[in-house]
Amino acid sequence: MSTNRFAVIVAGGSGQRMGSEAPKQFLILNGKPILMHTIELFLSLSQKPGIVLVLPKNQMERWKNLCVEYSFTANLTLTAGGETRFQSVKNGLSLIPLNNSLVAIHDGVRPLVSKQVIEECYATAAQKGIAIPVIKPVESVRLVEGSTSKAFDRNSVLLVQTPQVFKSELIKECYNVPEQPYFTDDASVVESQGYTIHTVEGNRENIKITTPFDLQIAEMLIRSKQI
Ligand SMILES: Nc1ccn([C@@H]2O[C@H](COP(=O)(O)OP(=O)(O)OP(=O)(O)O)[C@@H](O)[C@H]2O)c(=O)n1
Ligand SMILES: C[C@](O)(CO)[C@H](O)COP(=O)(O)O
Repeated sequence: MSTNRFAVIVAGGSGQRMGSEAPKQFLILNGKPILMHTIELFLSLSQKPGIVLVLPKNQMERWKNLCVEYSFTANLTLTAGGETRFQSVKNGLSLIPLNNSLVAIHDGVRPLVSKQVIEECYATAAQKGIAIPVIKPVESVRLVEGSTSKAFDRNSVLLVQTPQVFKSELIKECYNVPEQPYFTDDASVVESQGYTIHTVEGNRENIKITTPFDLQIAEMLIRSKQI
């Protein structure tokens, strides 16, 4: 039996650090909203996943209007997010089947993940149940110690990206725990229940658009891809 593929694209945040009127996932990147780039990337995979899109409860109308404005007709299942990323993911996962499926959880504001990384995450998760993309830091790292800091071995640090891909029964079960402040991503939720996290090499362009500076970088990167 072949495994079904799904993607939960979380775009339920309000983008405080971007400081824009519209939540950052709706800002224009190279001619269309960031979120449409992200969705189109998943829909361009050879084995297209079923997509659950998580949006802020109060932004459904804005999204519908943008879809009309940009003639965006992708077939998606929409659901409302929650106060935190954890709650938004949990809402999205409630729409994913329990069995025989792989689910990629991806930040809507990471439109520059490569198709190769997405495919490697699905393939590794198919074998091992869990796969997340990571990159090595290219700068030196220091550990904060009170009011000072100390050099820290950068070879023992990895920077974590999305999509984080899991077998559906595993991730749905893991998200049944009470939310904790240290749950900064899906891997931290899964790990808290004793699972080992498997990593694949991410791509450096896969930035999480968080601030106006990130948007400028993303604009340059996406344009250079089209040359
Ligand atoms: N309640 C939330 C919070 C975040 N996210 C999503 O999780 C991803 C990563 O979150 P982040 O970059 O922190 O987005 P925001 O919460 O929107 O930004 P900020 O923290 O600056 O407010 C984003 O695609 C965001 O839309 C979500 O679905 N629901
Ligand atoms: C999930 C994530 O993008 C992995 O790097 C990151 O942890 C999200 O952090 P945020 O504070 O919710 O932006």
